[in-house]
Amino acid sequence: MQHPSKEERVHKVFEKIYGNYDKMNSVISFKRHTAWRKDTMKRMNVQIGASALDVCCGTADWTIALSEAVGDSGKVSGLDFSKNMLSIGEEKVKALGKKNIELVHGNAMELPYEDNTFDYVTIGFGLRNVPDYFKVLKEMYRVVKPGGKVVCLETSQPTLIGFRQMYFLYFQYIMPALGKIFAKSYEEYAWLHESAKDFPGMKELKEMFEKAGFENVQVKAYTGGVAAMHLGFKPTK
Ligand SMILES: C[S@@+](CC[C@H](N)C(=O)[O-])C[C@H]1O[C@@H](n2cnc3c(N)ncnc32)[C@H](O)[C@@H]1O
Repeated sequence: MQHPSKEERVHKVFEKIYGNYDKMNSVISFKRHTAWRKDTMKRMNVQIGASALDVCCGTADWTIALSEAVGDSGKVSGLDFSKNMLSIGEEKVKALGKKNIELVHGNAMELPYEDNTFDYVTIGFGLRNVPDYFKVLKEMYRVVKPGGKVVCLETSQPTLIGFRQMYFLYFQYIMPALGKIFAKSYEEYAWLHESAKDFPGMKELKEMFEKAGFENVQVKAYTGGVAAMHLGFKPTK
C-alpha cells in the first residue's frame, strides 16, 4: 500500500479535528498563542482600508482579527483546504456579522490570486503543514503588493537551554496525552510533534524569507522560541 503524501495526511488531520481545534490550541499552548497573535498584530500595524489574505486560515481567528483592523472599508480573504475547518470559520463570521470577510476553499501551494493583489499576506501555524515551505513563501510573495508585508507566525525551535529538552518531552509525552483526552485522537496530535520537530529554526526561516525575495525581514521569538514571528517586506522595485 502506498503511503499517503504529507498533503493528504495533513488534510485528513484537519478534516477530523476541526471541532476541537480552537479548544486544543489553548490547551496545548497554555493559552500563550493569544498573546503571540496579539503581539504579531501590533507589529504589523495594519492600516484601515487595506486588503489582506490569511493563508491556511483554518477556523479564521487571524482572519477575523485582520478584518477588525482593516475596518469596513477594508477587505480580508481567508484561504484553507479543509472545508470542515472553514465551516467553523464561517459560523464565527456569520455570528459576528462580518461583511468584509470572504472564506475561500483553496490550496496554499497555488494561490488563486493575481500577482500584487494584497497589502498584507499572513500564515498562522500553517507553513509547517505544507509540503513545500519555500514554494508557499514564494506564492505569498507573488500575491502581496510591492511594499506590502508577509507575516508568518509558527512554532519554532526553542533556543533557551533546558527549554529545548523540556519542550521535546512535552511534545512527545504530554501533548499527545492531552490530545487523547480532548480530541480523542492520539495520531492527529502526534502530527504536531512531527511537523514542529522538522520545521526550520528562526535563522533558517529568515534566510528562506530572504531567498524568496523579502527585504527588512524582522524576527520575534515568543516563549523561549517555542514560537516565532517572521515579517518581510516585498521590495517596491
Ligand atoms: C494549525 S491550523 C492553523 C489555523 C489558523 N491559521 C490558526 O492560526 O489557528 C493549519 C491549517 O492549515 C491548513 N492547511 C494545511 N495545508 C494546507 C494547504 N496546502 N493549503 C491550504 N490550507 C492548508 C489546514 O487545513 C489547517 O486549517
